[in-house]
Amino acid sequence: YKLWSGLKTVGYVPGIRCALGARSYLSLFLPTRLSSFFYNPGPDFTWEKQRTGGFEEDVVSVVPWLQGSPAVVVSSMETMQQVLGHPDDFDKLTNDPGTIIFGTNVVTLQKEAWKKHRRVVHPAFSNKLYLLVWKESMRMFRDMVDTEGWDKKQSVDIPLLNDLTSKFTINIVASCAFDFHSTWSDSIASAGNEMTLQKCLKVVLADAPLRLLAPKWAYYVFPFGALKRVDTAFSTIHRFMRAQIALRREKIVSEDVTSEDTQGQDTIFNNIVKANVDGGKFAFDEEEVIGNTFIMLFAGHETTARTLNGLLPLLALYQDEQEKVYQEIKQVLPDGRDPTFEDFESFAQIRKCIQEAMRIYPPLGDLTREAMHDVQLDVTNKVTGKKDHSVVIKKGTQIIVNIVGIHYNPRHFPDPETFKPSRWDDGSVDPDAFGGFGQGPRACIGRKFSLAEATCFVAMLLRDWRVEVDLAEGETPQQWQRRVMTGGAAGLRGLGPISVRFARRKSQ
Ligand code: HEM
Repeated sequence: YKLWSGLKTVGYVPGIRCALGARSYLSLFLPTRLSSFFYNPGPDFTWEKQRTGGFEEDVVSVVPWLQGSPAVVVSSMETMQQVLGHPDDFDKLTNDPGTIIFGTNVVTLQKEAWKKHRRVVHPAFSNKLYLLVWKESMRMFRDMVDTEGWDKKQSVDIPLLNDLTSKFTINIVASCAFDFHSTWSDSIASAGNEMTLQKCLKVVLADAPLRLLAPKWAYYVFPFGALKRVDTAFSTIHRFMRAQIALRREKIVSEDVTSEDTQGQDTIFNNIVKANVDGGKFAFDEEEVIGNTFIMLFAGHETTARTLNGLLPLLALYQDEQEKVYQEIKQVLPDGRDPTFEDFESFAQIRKCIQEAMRIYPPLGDLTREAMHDVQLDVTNKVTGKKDHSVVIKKGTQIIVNIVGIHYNPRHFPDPETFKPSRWDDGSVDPDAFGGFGQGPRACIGRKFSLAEATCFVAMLLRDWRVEVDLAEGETPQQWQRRVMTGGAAGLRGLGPISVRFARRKSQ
């Protein structure tokens, strides 16, 4: 019966019939390839599908017969635009797991509630913030080089790039968005706590499924290590956030927010807490303050870290592209000086490389929506992209916008496996096929924040160092990529683990 009603819900769109739904919580815990009958799409579903040839059509359905919800997966630019461009038809999920994990927040809310949240946080995303992001990225980069003693070395082995990038990006978002300052050696929120903030956020990401499934009492009854770890991570973050919120509230009430607090009155954090202090039409309650603080810390760092985790190995594998970036850096900084925010626009080559890395390894590989009412969805022809026919999707159906599939669709990106930054300005691609930052009214609010941070990081790094990777004996760059860059930039555990080497440039 479940299968039959699921098929009706998705308008009988052909596709995959499986035991568990594409976003079922249970699917996160069980192996994916039990058998074709018990197939479980799992958390890296869109990546796994892409690596085995992709979906047969631009629009397919995934209908479970055992547990989970039926979903429709769309994998073309045209269908992405239909879904992401029309929030009255397709909005965020009614029961979004992101709300359970983080609390009520701007990323997961629907309709008018979302508008209120966006209105509160939006004013902070200004040039003043991006200038600060640039300055802090430089400060943190220099601090990293000093603390790690790189200045005395000719080459530096980075055994786990993933840890380095996430430490960097968490420090930047904490300092620029929240005024939580730290140095490279003195990690935020470590004092008096069992885990650093970086470690807590890593656990939150890796063990999010446990948080979704385990009832609160389970944490007290079962002595499992994983449950204890999740509980410690969440309670440490909550303790940290509550303490910071109380401090900020005091400052706002006593009108003691000065421009010495980096951005002072304009930080994202100040806006969030002020919405609670001020009350009125756009007031935040306590839970909304926590939810937005938590989501901003999270959304503001892991995505940028994953962008760098995709980009640096690609530049190592494509040394000719890395050389082009180096030549641009030399041209913009002829005297070898540090880059400034005024140079940001001049780093066009770096920006193309970032965009191309995000195309190949999108940090969010799929975006989920829900049909708000019975909706007619146009089905495009996989070869021509023209409308073939329409189907009616029932209210409540999940829609998975398959960003990975769109980014590897040869109709949008010829030779999609190849890292080719020049495609972004040679007229060969439609920029609207890029979904790395989402599209439509719910597109990423932190786009320029992350681009400023990643550009500054890459300019500082490649000015002095060349990035390399170790190929196994007889291994081609493509084989290395297939061996190491597994998982999925978007999956729960991200790409890798990745190790790289930084070799000092001769002119230094
Ligand atoms: C390379 C880095 C980043 C990537 C790839 C990225 C990606 C995305 C994507 C794809 C969405 C849309 C989600 C959807 O449509 O369901 C989104 C939304 C969002 N991002 Fe980012 N993001 C990045 C950096 C940041 C940063 C640095 C911040 C904050 C400091 C941020 C905050 C947000 C917020 C608040 C939303 C929700 C916007 C809304 O619904 O109104 N992101 N991001």
